[in-house]
Amino acid sequence: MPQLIRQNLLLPAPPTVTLHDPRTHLRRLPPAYSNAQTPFSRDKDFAPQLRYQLELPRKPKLRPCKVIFVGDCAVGKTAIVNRFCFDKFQCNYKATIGVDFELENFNILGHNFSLEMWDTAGQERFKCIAGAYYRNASVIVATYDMSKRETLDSAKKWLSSALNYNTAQKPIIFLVGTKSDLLTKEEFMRMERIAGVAAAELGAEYWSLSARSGFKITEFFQRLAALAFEKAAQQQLKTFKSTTQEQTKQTSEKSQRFDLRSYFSSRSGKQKSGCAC
Ligand SMILES: Nc1nc2c(ncn2[C@@H]2O[C@H](COP(=O)(O)OP(=O)(O)OP(=O)(O)O)[C@@H](O)[C@H]2O)c(=O)[nH]1
Repeated sequence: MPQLIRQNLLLPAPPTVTLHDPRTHLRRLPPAYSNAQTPFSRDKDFAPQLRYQLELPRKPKLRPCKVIFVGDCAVGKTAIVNRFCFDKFQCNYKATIGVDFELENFNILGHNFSLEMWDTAGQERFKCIAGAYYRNASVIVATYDMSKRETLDSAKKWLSSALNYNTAQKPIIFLVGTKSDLLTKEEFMRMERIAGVAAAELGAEYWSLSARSGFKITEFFQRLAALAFEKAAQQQLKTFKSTTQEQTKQTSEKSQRFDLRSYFSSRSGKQKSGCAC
């Protein structure tokens, strides 16, 4: 009996199983809402070259990516962020004061990547405060309410104002229609057509969502995170490449300088030895 127990103790420990959250663990590039309504990648996956470079030992360390949500008041900006981050939906409207902030961590192709989500207030009186949070945005989500046509025109204005604070780098732009659950099928299709044209003019990728029903919420945030990750990783790898090229250039210059010095010193040595003769 004691031997049996000892034998049992010698059994190897069962393998530990780590459960990944499928919402935030991405191994492939998620598709666009519609291939006809995106200026970004229509591929079914990340570029093979990017995948290969991300496997190399020198891993890029990616900074959190800033995402800003802009649009009229009560269009549903807070609702889409809350649906994704906490899987909750509130029917009663509570206006955002200034700006709200959420951090969501992803793991994409085995790399940790965070989205800083800045949910700005749509009320006019907070516009001056929210503007201060627009700077250095990598992604801008211009939001409109699909049941209120006029909010689409406002979304274009909000986007243009946000872009004025981000002239140095070109952010990834999304045009997002919310509250799709409030429309009939015909209204929904009509609104999508109108908004699709607007998105093409703005250079934005288009999405229709519903925070109430959860329609396309996860797919949208996964696509957003993946495109932001792809852009950030490509930029980092480009910086690596130019740093490596610069280092190689410096090393070869140094070795050239060294060669010249050794050449002259060997010559002067010869001369000296010549004098001695
Ligand atoms: N039916 C429906 N109602 C929604 C949806 N999303 C948001 N709402 C409602 O719309 C109202 C406004 O939503 P918010 O998310 O607070 O709007 P917001 O754009 O953040 O508003 P501000 O903070 O003022 O900028 C709330 O009463 C929500 O319950 C949706 O998908 N469907």
